[in-house]
Amino acid sequence: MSIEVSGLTKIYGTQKAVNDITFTAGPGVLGFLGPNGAGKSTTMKILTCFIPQTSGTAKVCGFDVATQSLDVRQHIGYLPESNPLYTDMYVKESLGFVAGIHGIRQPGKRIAEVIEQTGLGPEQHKQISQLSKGYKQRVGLAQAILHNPDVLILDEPTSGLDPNQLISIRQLITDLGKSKTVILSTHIMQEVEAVCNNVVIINRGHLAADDTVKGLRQKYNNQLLEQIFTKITNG
Ligand SMILES: Nc1ncnc2c1ncn2[C@@H]1O[C@H](COP(=O)(O)OP(=O)(O)OP(=O)(O)O)[C@@H](O)[C@H]1O
Repeated sequence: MSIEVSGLTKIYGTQKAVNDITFTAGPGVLGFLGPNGAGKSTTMKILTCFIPQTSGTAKVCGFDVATQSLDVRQHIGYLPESNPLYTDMYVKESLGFVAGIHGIRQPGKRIAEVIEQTGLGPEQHKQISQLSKGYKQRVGLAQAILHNPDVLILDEPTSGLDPNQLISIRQLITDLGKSKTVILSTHIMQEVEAVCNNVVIINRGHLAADDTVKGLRQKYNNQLLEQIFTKITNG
């Protein structure tokens, strides 16, 4: 399994934001769901070595996030919720900058590939500050996949996109999930139905469900995922 999380716990001050979570993920798209404040971003930040856990373990491609963070970073791509970008850089310049951080050989060739893959072609000569929100998301995604990681962590990558952009970014995520392990945090249940093979639901820091989309629907008499989510997280 590309991701192995066991007994993961994060305490901020007196608050248990993540409470003894255990799950695994392999190639495909895993919907990482939960109400606001459930602990999704915190878990994602631990998986990407941005913050340390309080206890428990998390491994990415067999590497421990606490003790082998350089190896983890080589195997993981992360699009944080806020998609922080250097907006005064030009698209290609920003990708060149990230390629330099990863020490990518022949960066020009790889940058051209990810520009093609993320549909940035028409906007590739613009400054990031001039891009629409959807194209900024594409730049964030392009940066996350530039070093061709096996695992991608995408924290609400489609929030605020128009319906056309939604469809194309979802298609891109689906394509990426064919060869990579993608953890996708989203509040849009239609997106989960459209894109995800498996779902993990976190509620108030606890693991509340870990199943295939199909399995979850079967368990709840084929109700809509939205209704199932409400039941699980209000129960
Ligand atoms: N740096 C921090 N210091 C203190 N508490 C924090 C910190 N970061 C997050 N929290 C708290 O931890 C809990 C989980 O937050 P987290 O951001 O992981 O939730 P989330 O599931 O990603 O929520 P959302 O869907 O709103 O993005 C929240 O109650 C939040 O206020």
